Amino acid sequence: MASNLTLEPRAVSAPGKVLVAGGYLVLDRAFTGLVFGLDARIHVEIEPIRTKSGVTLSEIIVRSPQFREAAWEYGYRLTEADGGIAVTQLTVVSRPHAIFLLISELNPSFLFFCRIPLSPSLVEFFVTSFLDHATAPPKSQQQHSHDSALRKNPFIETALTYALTYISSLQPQTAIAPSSINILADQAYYSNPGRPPTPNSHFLNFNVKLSDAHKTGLGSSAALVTSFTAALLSYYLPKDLFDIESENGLRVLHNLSQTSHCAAQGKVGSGFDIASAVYGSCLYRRFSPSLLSSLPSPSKPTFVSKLRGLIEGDVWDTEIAKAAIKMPKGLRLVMCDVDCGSQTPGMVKQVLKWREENKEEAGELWVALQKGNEEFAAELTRLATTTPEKDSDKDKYTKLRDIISSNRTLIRRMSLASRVPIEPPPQTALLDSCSNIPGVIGGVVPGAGGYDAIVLLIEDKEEVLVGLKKALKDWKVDGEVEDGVKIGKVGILGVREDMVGVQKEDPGLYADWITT
Ligand SMILES: Nc1ncnc2c1ncn2[C@@H]1O[C@H](COP(=O)(O)OP(=O)(O)O)[C@@H](O)[C@H]1O
Ligand SMILES: C[C@@](O)(CCOP(=O)(O)OP(=O)(O)O)CC(=O)O
Repeated sequence: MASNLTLEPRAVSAPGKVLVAGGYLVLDRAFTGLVFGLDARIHVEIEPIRTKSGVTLSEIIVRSPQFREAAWEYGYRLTEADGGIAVTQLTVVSRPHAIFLLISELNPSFLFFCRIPLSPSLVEFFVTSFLDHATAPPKSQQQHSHDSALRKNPFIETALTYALTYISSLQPQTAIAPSSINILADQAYYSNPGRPPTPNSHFLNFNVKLSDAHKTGLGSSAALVTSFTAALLSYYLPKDLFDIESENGLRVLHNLSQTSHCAAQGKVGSGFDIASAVYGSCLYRRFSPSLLSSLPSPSKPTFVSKLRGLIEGDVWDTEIAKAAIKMPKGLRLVMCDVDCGSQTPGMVKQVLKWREENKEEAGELWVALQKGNEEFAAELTRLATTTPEKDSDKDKYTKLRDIISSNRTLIRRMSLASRVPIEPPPQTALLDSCSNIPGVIGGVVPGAGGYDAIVLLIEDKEEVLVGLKKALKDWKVDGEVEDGVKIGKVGILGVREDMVGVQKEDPGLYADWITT
């Protein structure tokens, strides 16, 4: 079998997201969501594996060097019956364990030799116990699940399985060479304080485990799955089979990333986050969830042909309108992170249940909100594409303010009727107060809403940002208790909208972070 020995390092980045309009509605194909990509990106660099000994296994090593203990090693092999590439996590601790696990995966009789009866759960149990024993913390700290014992990263493992399967289906005669992958995320994805390892480093060392990182909700897993998948495809495939700068390349990347992201999440969301990671800011209509229902699991017979058909065929019915969304010159988005004591789980489930049980009321509300969201997108586009009348003393943003305000009224109706804190009273107070600051056009609770974030549309002027920071500095730090949730500090994230989706990067950018 040939091997692709002359592989060159590659790097790709993809943006985070904010769903400014269409939360809940976008779950239904009859409606759309207005999503802005952000200038906070997740970068993935891939290169041939560097070994001291020159001996390489069929191994892919993934590292997230900004975090502690964030390295995952995977073995891979071709399965039978059109099942694609199976990926197995090899190690969390050290090479002897990796080799143990690799041998047991490739040759199960090794475990028999160890006099352990073979069943998948026993193999799993044995490996977990083995690793637990080797890394055992004091008994008092042992409350981790199986996942944390193996330190699994389902998004990486799943994206790797789907991408390698797709790659090997395009190049069945070429063995997949081992590689080393590094992930680097922009600061705004996490609110943990970080330090640059060198004065000029763009990325920060957060010095915590990934599981202890405080996410700011910008869609890290979608940006990661997209840039990770794109990096693998660009690295292993020649340009005539995958070109990230072509329309078809983006379509394949979008469909593959949506599929593996849904599999890793274990649910089918609307996928607006993957769409914006690939295409950047857009008006998004989701794919039919039924598309994914006939896909077998990885390694199962016909997985490869069904995956290829799904990714490349014309069944995928997502609609992405990039031209329908623009940010007028002179305006920008600001994201605020709200520190809060708790989050209400199951908001989506509860809203959809209410919609199902109250078809008439919900139907009217959904239609009204869709209309409001379309007006919002149209007004942004109008402002972005028409020259304002000269000497007009009329506030050119009056219409935008009114649209945002009436859309918020509808969101509050949804919130009250479904009894889900989409725009709960503390967020109403915060949004109202911010909207009165000079230069602030208005704001909403992004995505599913809740207590933890707001997004504001403001005039892109330094003095507006200064006024906003001043007002937020003392925002009810002592908090108001609502539904058992205590609102704490409100911080401004260092991000703004960006129209650009996934893009190639220079692999040399990450030299400081790459270890052998
Ligand atoms: N920098 C990173 N390196 C490796 N994995 C990451 C990184 N950032 C996020 N992830 C993966 O994404 C998961 C977070 O995804 P999720 O809970 O869906 O949050 P989000 O809303 O940010 O997408 C993490 O548990 C981890 O598996
Ligand atoms: C309710 C939704 O329509 C929007 C949720 O948007 P968020 O931005 O709140 O999502 P997370 O990144 O998963 O926290 C669900 C969906 O579209 O999948």
